Amino acid sequence: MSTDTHPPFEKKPASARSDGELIRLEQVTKRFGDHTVLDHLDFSVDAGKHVTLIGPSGSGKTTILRLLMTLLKPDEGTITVAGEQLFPAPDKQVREVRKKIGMVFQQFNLFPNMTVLRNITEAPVTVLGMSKDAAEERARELLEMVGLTEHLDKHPGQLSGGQQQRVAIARALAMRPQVLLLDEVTSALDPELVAGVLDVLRDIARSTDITMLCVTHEMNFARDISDQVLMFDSGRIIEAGPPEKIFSEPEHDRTREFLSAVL
Ligand SMILES: Nc1ncnc2c1ncn2[C@@H]1O[C@H](COP(=O)(O)OP(=O)(O)OP(=O)(O)O)[C@@H](O)[C@H]1O
Repeated sequence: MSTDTHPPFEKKPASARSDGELIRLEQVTKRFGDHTVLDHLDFSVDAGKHVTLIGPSGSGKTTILRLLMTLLKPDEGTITVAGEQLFPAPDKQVREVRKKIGMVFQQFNLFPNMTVLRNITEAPVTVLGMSKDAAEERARELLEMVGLTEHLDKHPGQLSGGQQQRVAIARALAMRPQVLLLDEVTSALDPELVAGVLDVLRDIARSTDITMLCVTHEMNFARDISDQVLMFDSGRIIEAGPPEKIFSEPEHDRTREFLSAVL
């Protein structure tokens, strides 16, 4: 699972990982009917940083990832990625900005009729116009990174859930996104398969310069990879800080209650 032999990303020393703001949400509000799920939310993420969203079920964490993925539109506010507006913006601009963002979902959503290799090469070839050879070379590097080189000719149904999720991670990275969104990526896995997926993500967090925005209930993982933890409650960030602060000395009663229930 090491990236030492064929690094698919340019590695940077940790001290050089941040070079300015990559994501900005300003006054973002999202409603479903008369339920306000996000309420005039502001936050930003610097390039190369790993930010984890924690908080009770229904507090709006997944909605933020879905807004960034353009699967949903805000009712109010602006979203900017790498200096370009994602919302509001003309469709052509949305398509371009959207290419900077990759997402891994709770359900792996692989194409069942395609091999593992083709699952990873399909979008780079059809969306980015990459040559088949270049896409396959990169897919092989990524499969090595996620520890699945020997499975490239299999179909998803022949793999365990953990292996399928590692293919989904490789597939997201194949598009060379600047931002990787991770939405409870181990929640659908059998407990014995969780560690393998989290190890791959720890490796990616440690060895690449990709920006990560992560919704997880795995608090040890959050503690390990995060530069910053955002605690959500009812569509607002009620507390934010480095993991050692949030997990060891939370200031807010709701954060303390939440952590005592999940830790
Ligand atoms: N498409 C939708 N239509 C209506 N309500 C929705 C929709 N998507 C989300 N919601 C509601 O929005 C609220 C926030 O959902 P969201 O999935 O963002 O929460 P979450 O913090 O990620 O929770 P969890 O940890 O359970 O995934 C919930 O009350 C949810 O029921």
